[in-house]
Amino acid sequence: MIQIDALTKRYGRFTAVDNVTFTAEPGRVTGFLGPNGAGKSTTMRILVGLTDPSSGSAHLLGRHFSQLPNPGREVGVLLDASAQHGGRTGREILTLAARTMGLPKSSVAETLERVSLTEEEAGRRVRNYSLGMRQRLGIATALIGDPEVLILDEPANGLDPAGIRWMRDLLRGFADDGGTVLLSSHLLHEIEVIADDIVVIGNGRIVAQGTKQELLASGETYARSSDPTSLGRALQRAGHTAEITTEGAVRSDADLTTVGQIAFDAGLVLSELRAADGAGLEEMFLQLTAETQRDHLQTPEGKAA
Ligand SMILES: Nc1ncnc2c1ncn2[C@@H]1O[C@H](COP(=O)(O)OP(=O)(O)OP(=O)(O)O)[C@@H](O)[C@H]1O
Repeated sequence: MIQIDALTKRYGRFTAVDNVTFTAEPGRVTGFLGPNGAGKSTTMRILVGLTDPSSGSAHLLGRHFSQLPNPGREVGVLLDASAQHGGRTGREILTLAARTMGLPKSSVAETLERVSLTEEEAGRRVRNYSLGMRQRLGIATALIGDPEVLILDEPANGLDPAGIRWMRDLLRGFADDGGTVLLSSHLLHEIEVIADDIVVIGNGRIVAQGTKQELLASGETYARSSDPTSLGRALQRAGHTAEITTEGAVRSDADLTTVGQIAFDAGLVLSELRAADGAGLEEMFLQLTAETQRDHLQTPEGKAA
């Protein structure tokens, strides 16, 4: 489990991470979303002891990273897949990691297979690897010690669609086995598909967090009735919004119980009553971080929003 509490990092007068608090739970994949420069990497670097915070704390499995007796056996980390030594082969890098952690030699071949790097690829020098191969090797280095926690900064970067699906299945399996996963990404769709919990950060501050379901819920209700006009009027008389959709249903800001009660009181039969679909995580992400976006959002008319 990962606990970040009131974490702040200042560089001179600039605040890169501003009072950030969240947890990543075992058995769940937590997605850390934010535009460039939002503070994701800084938070992750503090978590693994590479950067000191100005204030606040970051704990893994109840301890500071530096207090973990054999960190690689407890926490798998991938911060920068390009940081590996280009002159070494993939197999050499994994062999060194295995030796440092006191793992048997067999763990190298097992992990290579787990990340689908072939024997021939494992024998090539890393400087000749594609970005996707570097990501696989980075994930292999994170996994080799069979840790309980995975911390991955943009792990989908450079992976092709099949690679992204592979990574998604791998992380899902890791969490289903009780592991804790924290991954950052700009790939909103990937986060939407894989994450159970989502933390959205902009300008160093958390702008939204919760379960995927909570964040994707629109807070509105969708109801179908044989007489949508009467239902809409009854809702409006009770002080709620009511919009008749193109398919003849009613969308309202009233909650499910209220819509059901108002329909009942008006003698209207409902054939469908459910939470209305949200606009999707991408829309939410763009809205929440609009102020911090470098590129202003464009309206359909082409004007900056
Ligand atoms: N050593 C440093 N000195 C000064 N400023 C820094 C330093 N490290 C990071 N920053 C600044 O802190 C802010 C947050 O950077 P960070 O790398 O954490 O963002 P990020 O969300 O990971 O972005 P990206 O998605 O682009 O990697 C940026 O404005 C960055 O320029």
